[in-house]
Amino acid sequence: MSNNTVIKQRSAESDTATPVIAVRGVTLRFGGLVCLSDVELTLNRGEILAVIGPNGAGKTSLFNSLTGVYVPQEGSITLNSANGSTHALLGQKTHVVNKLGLARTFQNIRLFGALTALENVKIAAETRQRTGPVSIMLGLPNARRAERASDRRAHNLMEFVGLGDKINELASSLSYGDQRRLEIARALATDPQVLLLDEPAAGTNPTEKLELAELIRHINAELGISVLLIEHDMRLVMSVAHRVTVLNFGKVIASGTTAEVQRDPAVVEAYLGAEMAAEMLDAQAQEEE
Ligand SMILES: Nc1ncnc2c1ncn2[C@@H]1O[C@H](COP(=O)(O)OP(=O)(O)OP(=O)(O)O)[C@@H](O)[C@H]1O
Repeated sequence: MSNNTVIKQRSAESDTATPVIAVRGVTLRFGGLVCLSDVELTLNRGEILAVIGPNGAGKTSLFNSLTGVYVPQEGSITLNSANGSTHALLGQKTHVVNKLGLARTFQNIRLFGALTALENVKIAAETRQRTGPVSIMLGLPNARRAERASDRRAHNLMEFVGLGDKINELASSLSYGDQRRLEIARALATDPQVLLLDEPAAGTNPTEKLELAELIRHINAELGISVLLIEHDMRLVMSVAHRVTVLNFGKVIASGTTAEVQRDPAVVEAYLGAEMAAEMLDAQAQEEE
């Protein structure tokens, strides 16, 4: 069976004009601290949207609000599924959000270090099995079929992210860049419509960053998965994002294409500063070469 059969493709369903995630008027407070203030954000189906902003701007809190870790006091978060159904995500439990089609990676890698790379992915793939615990315990044919399907799916995903030769290595023994890829494979194993990547390039070297950019583009183009990307590395943002939303002190201060955002005076003055603006221009110049 080819990778394409096991790793479900959604590219045919991609439609950049349809919101897959709509965040409307979201406000999140911790006591007196307003962490997100009236945030509006739209991720269109088939799109890669980067969320950038300085440290403490609220980027991870936004991801936590999308995935049910935090429950904002105001606003709404809606998932428009590929099958036409609509789901209110705000206040849903994290496993429910995942089942509905959102998967994420974390800023601080969270793998099972004592398990092999393949086992990490298989565990995630098994969350999509419909086989009950009794069938599994009794080793019934449907349980064995499901087990084989998870195994195949995990193998294919390991190949897809470029870790096909590392399936039996302990997750903790992999390089930082490989651990980041493994986290992505694990998220993909839950068959998401939307992938949330929280600083996937953190701690990686320049070669790994280039490979990561390519992987993100493949996930988007080949699997048809919409991607929300938090990233500080402007070169990576410029090379993969279709649009960018900028957060500063919990507020959206700009949204648009990478070219629009880097020209936006609010971004340049209030957030980027001359140094960051130069970095973005430099990244774009390199992209154009
Ligand atoms: N559980 C919490 N309790 C209290 N304050 C919190 C909590 N989570 C986040 N915050 C605060 O919310 C603000 C935004 O934090 P957040 O981690 O979302 O920012 P960020 O943009 O992801 O930053 P970084 O780029 O450094 O990861 C910070 O002031 C942070 O201290």
